[in-house]
Amino acid sequence: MIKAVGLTKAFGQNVAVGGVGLQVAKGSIFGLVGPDGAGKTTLIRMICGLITPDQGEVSLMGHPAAEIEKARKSMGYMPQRFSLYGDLTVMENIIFFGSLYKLGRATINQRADEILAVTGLASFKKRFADNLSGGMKQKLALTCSLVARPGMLVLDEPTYGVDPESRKEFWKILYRLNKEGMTILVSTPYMDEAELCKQVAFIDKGKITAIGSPSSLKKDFGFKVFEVRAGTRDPEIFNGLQILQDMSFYGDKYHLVVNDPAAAVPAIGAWLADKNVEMMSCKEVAPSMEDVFVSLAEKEVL
Ligand SMILES: Nc1ncnc2c1ncn2[C@@H]1O[C@H](COP(=O)(O)OP(=O)(O)OP(=O)(O)O)[C@@H](O)[C@H]1O
Repeated sequence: MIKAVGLTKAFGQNVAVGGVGLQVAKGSIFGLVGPDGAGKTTLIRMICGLITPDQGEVSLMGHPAAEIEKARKSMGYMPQRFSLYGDLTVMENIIFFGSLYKLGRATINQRADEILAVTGLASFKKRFADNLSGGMKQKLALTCSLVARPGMLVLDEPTYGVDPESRKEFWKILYRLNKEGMTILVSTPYMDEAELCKQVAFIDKGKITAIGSPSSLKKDFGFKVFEVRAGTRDPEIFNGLQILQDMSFYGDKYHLVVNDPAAAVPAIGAWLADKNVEMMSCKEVAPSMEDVFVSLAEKEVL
Protein backbone atom coordinates (compact mmCIF):
# COMPACT_ATOMS: atom_id res chain seq x y z
CA MET A 1 0.00 0.00 0.00
CA ILE A 2 2.91 2.32 0.77
CA LYS A 3 6.31 2.02 -0.80
CA ALA A 4 9.04 4.53 0.03
CA VAL A 5 12.52 4.34 -1.45
CA GLY A 6 15.55 6.39 -0.41
CA LEU A 7 13.55 9.23 1.15
CA THR A 8 15.78 12.08 2.28
CA LYS A 9 14.92 15.51 3.66
CA ALA A 10 17.25 18.09 5.16
CA PHE A 11 16.41 21.39 6.81
CA GLY A 12 19.54 23.45 6.24
CA GLN A 13 22.43 21.35 7.55
CA ASN A 14 20.11 19.15 9.58
CA VAL A 15 19.30 15.89 7.80
CA ALA A 16 15.91 15.08 9.34
CA VAL A 17 15.44 11.89 7.28
CA GLY A 18 18.35 10.23 5.48
CA GLY A 19 17.74 7.59 2.81
CA VAL A 20 14.74 5.82 4.31
CA GLY A 21 12.99 2.95 2.55
CA LEU A 22 9.99 1.01 3.79
CA GLN A 23 6.95 -0.88 2.62
CA VAL A 24 3.60 -1.05 4.35
CA ALA A 25 1.53 -4.04 3.26
CA LYS A 26 -2.24 -3.94 2.86
CA GLY A 27 -3.93 -4.87 6.13
CA SER A 28 -0.93 -4.04 8.30
CA ILE A 29 -0.63 -1.96 11.43
CA PHE A 30 2.79 -0.53 10.75
CA GLY A 31 4.50 1.37 13.57
CA LEU A 32 7.13 4.01 12.97
CA VAL A 33 8.81 4.06 16.34
CA GLY A 34 11.43 6.43 17.65
CA PRO A 35 12.13 9.23 20.12
CA ASP A 36 11.34 12.94 19.77
CA GLY A 37 13.23 14.47 16.86
CA ALA A 38 13.96 11.09 15.22
CA GLY A 39 12.34 12.17 11.95
CA LYS A 40 8.92 10.49 12.22
CA THR A 41 6.84 13.55 11.30
CA THR A 42 9.10 14.52 8.41
CA LEU A 43 8.95 10.98 7.03
CA ILE A 44 5.17 10.76 7.39
CA ARG A 45 4.71 14.14 5.73
CA MET A 46 6.82 13.00 2.78
CA ILE A 47 4.82 9.75 2.56
CA CYS A 48 1.56 11.71 2.54
CA GLY A 49 2.88 14.05 -0.16
CA LEU A 50 2.73 17.11 2.11
CA ILE A 51 6.41 17.95 1.71
CA THR A 52 8.64 17.13 -1.20
CA PRO A 53 11.63 14.90 -0.51
CA ASP A 54 15.10 16.13 -1.51
CA GLN A 55 15.69 12.61 -2.79
CA GLY A 56 13.73 9.40 -3.05
CA GLU A 57 10.26 8.36 -4.09
CA VAL A 58 6.95 7.31 -2.65
CA SER A 59 4.13 5.37 -4.16
CA LEU A 60 0.77 5.13 -2.44
CA MET A 61 -1.69 2.38 -3.34
CA GLY A 62 0.18 1.88 -6.58
CA HIS A 63 0.11 5.58 -7.51
CA PRO A 64 3.50 7.22 -8.04
CA ALA A 65 4.33 10.65 -6.57
CA ALA A 66 3.04 12.46 -9.66
CA GLU A 67 -0.41 10.94 -9.15
CA ILE A 68 -0.46 11.07 -5.39
CA GLU A 69 -3.70 13.08 -5.42
CA LYS A 70 -5.52 9.96 -6.64
CA ALA A 71 -4.32 8.00 -3.59
CA ARG A 72 -5.12 10.80 -1.17
CA LYS A 73 -8.83 10.36 -1.80
CA SER A 74 -8.76 6.99 -0.07
CA MET A 75 -6.34 7.98 2.68
CA GLY A 76 -6.98 9.50 6.09
CA TYR A 77 -4.31 11.54 7.82
CA MET A 78 -4.28 12.55 11.45
CA PRO A 79 -1.42 15.02 11.98
CA GLN A 80 0.41 15.43 15.28
CA ARG A 81 -1.47 18.62 16.02
CA PHE A 82 -4.90 18.02 14.59
CA SER A 83 -6.81 21.29 14.24
CA LEU A 84 -10.08 20.75 16.01
CA TYR A 85 -12.32 23.75 16.45
CA GLY A 86 -12.70 24.26 20.17
CA ASP A 87 -15.77 26.45 19.87
CA LEU A 88 -17.58 23.89 17.74
CA THR A 89 -19.24 20.82 19.23
CA VAL A 90 -18.09 17.27 18.55
CA MET A 91 -20.77 16.84 15.88
CA GLU A 92 -20.08 20.25 14.30
CA ASN A 93 -16.39 19.36 13.99
CA ILE A 94 -17.30 16.13 12.24
CA ILE A 95 -19.68 17.94 9.89
CA PHE A 96 -16.97 20.50 9.13
CA PHE A 97 -14.38 17.85 8.23
CA GLY A 98 -16.93 15.78 6.32
CA SER A 99 -17.90 18.80 4.24
CA LEU A 100 -14.23 19.31 3.32
CA TYR A 101 -14.57 15.97 1.54
CA LYS A 102 -17.76 17.28 -0.09
CA LEU A 103 -19.90 14.70 1.70
CA GLY A 104 -23.61 15.40 2.00
CA ARG A 105 -25.16 16.00 5.43
CA ALA A 106 -27.08 12.70 5.43
CA THR A 107 -23.93 10.74 4.66
CA ILE A 108 -21.96 12.61 7.34
CA ASN A 109 -24.67 11.99 9.94
CA GLN A 110 -24.86 8.30 9.16
CA ARG A 111 -21.07 7.84 9.19
CA ALA A 112 -20.69 9.97 12.32
CA ASP A 113 -23.09 7.69 14.18
CA GLU A 114 -21.11 4.64 13.11
CA ILE A 115 -17.69 6.08 13.94
CA LEU A 116 -18.76 7.74 17.19
CA ALA A 117 -20.02 4.36 18.36
CA VAL A 118 -16.57 2.89 17.66
CA THR A 119 -14.64 5.77 19.20
CA GLY A 120 -16.90 5.93 22.25
CA LEU A 121 -17.94 9.57 21.81
CA ALA A 122 -21.58 8.98 20.91
CA SER A 123 -22.86 10.59 24.11
CA PHE A 124 -20.67 13.67 23.69
CA LYS A 125 -21.98 14.87 20.33
CA LYS A 126 -23.09 18.23 21.73
CA ARG A 127 -20.03 18.91 23.86
CA PHE A 128 -17.67 21.70 22.72
CA ALA A 129 -14.33 20.28 21.61
CA ASP A 130 -12.58 22.63 24.06
CA ASN A 131 -14.36 20.86 26.92
CA LEU A 132 -13.14 17.36 26.02
CA SER A 133 -10.28 15.66 27.86
CA GLY A 134 -6.96 15.20 26.03
CA GLY A 135 -7.75 11.57 25.19
CA MET A 136 -11.24 12.46 23.96
CA LYS A 137 -9.83 15.23 21.75
CA GLN A 138 -7.56 12.65 20.11
CA LYS A 139 -10.55 10.36 19.61
CA LEU A 140 -12.47 13.22 18.01
CA ALA A 141 -9.51 13.96 15.73
CA LEU A 142 -9.53 10.27 14.78
CA THR A 143 -13.28 10.39 14.16
CA CYS A 144 -12.81 13.39 11.85
CA SER A 145 -10.01 11.56 9.97
CA LEU A 146 -12.34 8.60 9.45
CA VAL A 147 -15.39 10.39 8.14
CA ALA A 148 -14.21 9.99 4.53
CA ARG A 149 -13.96 6.20 5.13
CA PRO A 150 -10.32 5.85 4.08
CA GLY A 151 -8.85 2.46 3.20
CA MET A 152 -5.59 3.59 4.68
CA LEU A 153 -5.05 5.70 7.76
CA VAL A 154 -1.84 7.54 8.65
CA LEU A 155 -1.56 8.81 12.22
CA ASP A 156 1.32 10.91 13.51
CA GLU A 157 1.86 10.32 17.25
CA PRO A 158 -1.88 10.15 17.96
CA THR A 159 -1.42 9.28 21.63
CA TYR A 160 1.42 11.65 22.51
CA GLY A 161 0.87 13.02 26.01
CA VAL A 162 -2.36 11.03 26.46
CA ASP A 163 -2.82 9.11 29.73
CA PRO A 164 -2.10 5.34 29.66
CA GLU A 165 -5.75 4.29 30.00
CA SER A 166 -6.86 6.49 27.08
CA ARG A 167 -3.90 5.22 25.04
CA LYS A 168 -5.13 1.66 25.55
CA GLU A 169 -8.64 2.64 24.45
CA PHE A 170 -7.26 4.43 21.41
CA TRP A 171 -5.33 1.31 20.40
CA LYS A 172 -8.43 -0.85 20.82
CA ILE A 173 -10.11 1.40 18.26
CA LEU A 174 -7.14 1.09 15.88
CA TYR A 175 -7.30 -2.71 16.21
CA ARG A 176 -11.00 -2.69 15.46
CA LEU A 177 -10.52 -0.51 12.37
CA ASN A 178 -7.68 -2.75 11.21
CA LYS A 179 -9.83 -5.84 11.70
CA GLU A 180 -12.45 -4.22 9.49
CA GLY A 181 -9.80 -3.97 6.75
CA MET A 182 -8.07 -0.62 7.26
CA THR A 183 -4.34 -0.40 6.70
CA ILE A 184 -2.70 1.72 9.40
CA LEU A 185 0.61 3.56 9.53
CA VAL A 186 1.14 5.06 12.97
CA SER A 187 4.10 6.83 14.53
CA THR A 188 4.82 6.67 18.23
CA PRO A 189 7.61 7.30 20.72
CA TYR A 190 6.14 4.66 23.07
CA MET A 191 7.72 1.21 23.11
CA ASP A 192 4.62 -0.43 24.59
CA GLU A 193 2.77 0.72 21.46
CA ALA A 194 5.53 -0.74 19.28
CA GLU A 195 4.61 -4.14 20.77
CA LEU A 196 1.05 -3.69 19.46
CA CYS A 197 2.03 -3.22 15.81
CA LYS A 198 2.16 -6.01 13.24
CA GLN A 199 5.30 -4.49 11.73
CA VAL A 200 7.68 -1.99 13.29
CA ALA A 201 10.33 0.27 11.81
CA PHE A 202 12.66 1.76 14.39
CA ILE A 203 13.79 5.24 13.40
CA ASP A 204 16.64 7.07 15.08
CA LYS A 205 18.37 10.27 13.94
CA GLY A 206 16.65 10.11 10.57
CA LYS A 207 17.64 6.50 9.80
CA ILE A 208 15.73 3.23 10.01
CA THR A 209 17.68 0.96 12.34
CA ALA A 210 15.49 -2.16 12.01
CA ILE A 211 12.24 -3.34 10.45
CA GLY A 212 10.26 -6.44 11.39
CA SER A 213 7.48 -7.83 13.50
CA PRO A 214 7.90 -7.28 17.25
CA SER A 215 8.49 -11.01 17.75
CA SER A 216 11.10 -11.28 14.98
CA LEU A 217 12.92 -8.14 16.19
CA LYS A 218 13.18 -9.67 19.64
CA LYS A 219 14.05 -13.15 18.35
CA ASP A 220 16.87 -11.78 16.17
CA PHE A 221 18.29 -9.71 19.02
CA GLY A 222 21.86 -10.94 19.37
CA PHE A 223 22.42 -10.18 23.06
CA LYS A 224 21.09 -11.33 26.42
CA VAL A 225 19.32 -9.07 28.87
CA PHE A 226 19.71 -9.22 32.65
CA GLU A 227 17.32 -7.46 34.98
CA VAL A 228 19.08 -6.22 38.09
CA ARG A 229 17.67 -4.73 41.28
CA ALA A 230 20.31 -3.11 43.42
CA GLY A 231 20.59 -1.00 46.55
CA THR A 232 21.01 2.18 44.54
CA ARG A 233 19.11 4.22 41.98
CA ASP A 234 22.20 5.74 40.43
CA PRO A 235 21.54 5.56 36.66
CA GLU A 236 25.27 5.59 35.97
CA ILE A 237 26.31 2.85 38.41
CA PHE A 238 27.13 0.36 35.61
CA ASN A 239 29.04 2.78 33.40
CA GLY A 240 32.37 1.16 32.55
CA LEU A 241 31.27 -2.46 33.15
CA GLN A 242 33.08 -4.41 30.42
CA ILE A 243 30.44 -6.95 29.41
CA LEU A 244 27.87 -4.16 29.08
CA GLN A 245 26.54 -3.51 25.61
CA ASP A 246 23.67 -1.19 26.58
CA MET A 247 21.57 -0.31 29.55
CA SER A 248 18.11 1.01 30.37
CA PHE A 249 17.08 2.22 33.79
CA TYR A 250 13.47 1.94 35.00
CA GLY A 251 13.55 3.62 38.39
CA ASP A 252 13.88 0.51 40.54
CA LYS A 253 15.51 -1.88 38.09
CA TYR A 254 18.21 -1.93 35.49
CA HIS A 255 18.09 -3.78 32.17
CA LEU A 256 21.65 -4.66 31.26
CA VAL A 257 22.25 -5.85 27.70
CA VAL A 258 25.37 -7.98 27.82
CA ASN A 259 27.61 -9.62 25.27
CA ASP A 260 28.85 -12.44 27.52
CA PRO A 261 25.89 -14.02 29.35
CA ALA A 262 27.95 -16.75 31.03
CA ALA A 263 30.05 -14.13 32.79
CA ALA A 264 27.18 -11.74 33.48
CA VAL A 265 25.98 -12.70 36.97
CA PRO A 266 29.45 -12.91 38.61
CA ALA A 267 30.68 -9.80 36.76
CA ILE A 268 27.63 -7.73 37.78
CA GLY A 269 27.87 -9.01 41.37
CA ALA A 270 31.58 -8.20 41.60
CA TRP A 271 31.01 -4.75 40.06
CA LEU A 272 28.38 -3.83 42.64
CA ALA A 273 30.33 -5.37 45.54
CA ASP A 274 33.32 -3.28 44.56
CA LYS A 275 31.14 -0.20 44.93
CA ASN A 276 29.64 -1.41 48.22
CA VAL A 277 26.19 -1.64 46.63
CA GLU A 278 23.90 -4.55 47.48
CA MET A 279 22.71 -6.71 44.57
CA MET A 280 19.12 -7.61 45.45
CA SER A 281 18.41 -9.71 42.36
CA CYS A 282 19.90 -10.46 38.97
CA LYS A 283 18.10 -12.64 36.43
CA GLU A 284 18.01 -13.11 32.69
CA VAL A 285 14.81 -11.78 31.09
CA ALA A 286 13.39 -11.80 27.57
CA PRO A 287 14.40 -8.66 25.66
CA SER A 288 11.77 -5.92 25.44
CA MET A 289 11.26 -3.70 22.41
CA GLU A 290 13.00 -0.95 24.35
CA ASP A 291 16.09 -3.17 24.87
CA VAL A 292 16.18 -3.85 21.13
CA PHE A 293 15.72 -0.19 20.21
CA VAL A 294 18.36 1.04 22.67
CA SER A 295 20.87 -1.48 21.36
CA LEU A 296 20.23 -0.49 17.75
CA ALA A 297 20.39 3.24 18.44
CA GLU A 298 23.61 5.01 17.66
CA LYS A 299 26.02 4.20 20.44
CA GLU A 300 27.06 6.69 23.05
CA VAL A 301 29.93 5.56 25.27
CA LEU A 302 28.67 4.05 28.54
N1 LIG B 1 10.24 22.65 9.22
C1 LIG B 1 11.40 22.37 9.81
N2 LIG B 1 12.43 23.25 9.80
C2 LIG B 1 13.61 22.96 10.39
N3 LIG B 1 13.88 21.80 11.03
C3 LIG B 1 12.90 20.89 11.09
C4 LIG B 1 11.61 21.13 10.50
N4 LIG B 1 10.84 20.03 10.72
C5 LIG B 1 11.59 19.16 11.42
N5 LIG B 1 12.83 19.67 11.64
C6 LIG B 1 13.93 19.00 12.35
O1 LIG B 1 14.06 17.70 11.79
C7 LIG B 1 14.33 16.74 12.80
C8 LIG B 1 13.26 15.67 12.79
O2 LIG B 1 12.05 16.25 13.24
P1 LIG B 1 10.64 15.49 13.18
O3 LIG B 1 9.59 16.45 13.66
O4 LIG B 1 10.48 14.87 11.85
O5 LIG B 1 10.89 14.34 14.26
P2 LIG B 1 9.84 13.50 15.11
O6 LIG B 1 10.41 12.15 15.24
O7 LIG B 1 8.49 13.62 14.50
O8 LIG B 1 9.89 14.19 16.51
P3 LIG B 1 8.76 14.99 17.31
O9 LIG B 1 7.89 13.97 17.91
O10 LIG B 1 9.57 15.74 18.34
O11 LIG B 1 8.05 15.88 16.31
C9 LIG B 1 14.42 17.51 14.10
O12 LIG B 1 15.77 17.80 14.35
C10 LIG B 1 13.64 18.78 13.81
O13 LIG B 1 14.11 19.85 14.59
